[in-house]
Amino acid sequence: MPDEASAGDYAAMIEDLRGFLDRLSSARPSPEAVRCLREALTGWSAELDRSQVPEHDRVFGRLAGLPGRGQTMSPRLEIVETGPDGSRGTVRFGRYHLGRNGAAHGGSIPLVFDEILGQVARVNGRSLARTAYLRVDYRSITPIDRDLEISARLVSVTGRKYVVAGELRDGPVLCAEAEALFVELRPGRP
Ligand SMILES: CCCCCCCC/C=C\CCCCCCCC(=O)SCCNC(=O)CCNC(=O)[C@H](O)C(C)(C)COP(=O)(O)OP(=O)(O)OC[C@H]1O[C@@H](n2cnc3c(N)ncnc32)[C@H](O)[C@@H]1OP(=O)(O)O
Repeated sequence: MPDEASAGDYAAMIEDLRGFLDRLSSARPSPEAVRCLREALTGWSAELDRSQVPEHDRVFGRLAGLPGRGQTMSPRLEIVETGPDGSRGTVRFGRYHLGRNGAAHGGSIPLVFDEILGQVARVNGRSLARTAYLRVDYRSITPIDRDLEISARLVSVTGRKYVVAGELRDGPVLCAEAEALFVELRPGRP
């Protein structure tokens, strides 16, 4: 893990990256801008090739406590309250997550549910649990570019099985709800 100071820089860089992806996805850059961007990306890929590490040493997605735990794969999730019975927070789908006609892409919604429901299983579990199933019901379109409320609650624990349910709301509007089963890994299982 990086030290505190560089973790702050890393977190800010991840926020910049989110902003960049939002701008990129809603831009029509000029051919010249595309060429320049490509050149910059190629340069940075070569630089990053020099600091590749094994999974265990990665920073991306491992900064617990940061919004989205320092990754850009799923929409930005900020947990406000967490406990053994559940958790709640806010999530913001950016322009990068646009599906069509102002609605978030249907695949980006399970990503964020897996995150928040998985954290509830993790808080309750004795060891790592994996998602066995994740069911999402889309009740209403999920708007991008504003903070939405998201919550998760522990439904049941049966042996190694944790059932967790969740809701995504835009004020009074229920956008989507989910149910997932997380199964604690047997000892020695990767
Ligand atoms: C240093 C790090 C710091 C990090 C800091 C950051 C903080 C991080 C915090 C938070 C992270 C966010 C959280 C994210 C979470 C994401 C998690 C994922 O997305 S995991 C990837 C996707 N999932 C897979 O790849 C699983 C693939 N499947 C499997 O591996 C197995 O199938 C597994 C483990 C799910 C079950 O396998 P078995 O062999 O252990 O168990 P069996 O015997 O098959 O099942 C156990 C029971 O579960 C039921 N079961 C299993 N699968 C089921 C299903 N699909 N539907 C219904 N029941 C099922 C079975 O019927 C059985 O039930 P009966 O005990 O008989 O009552």
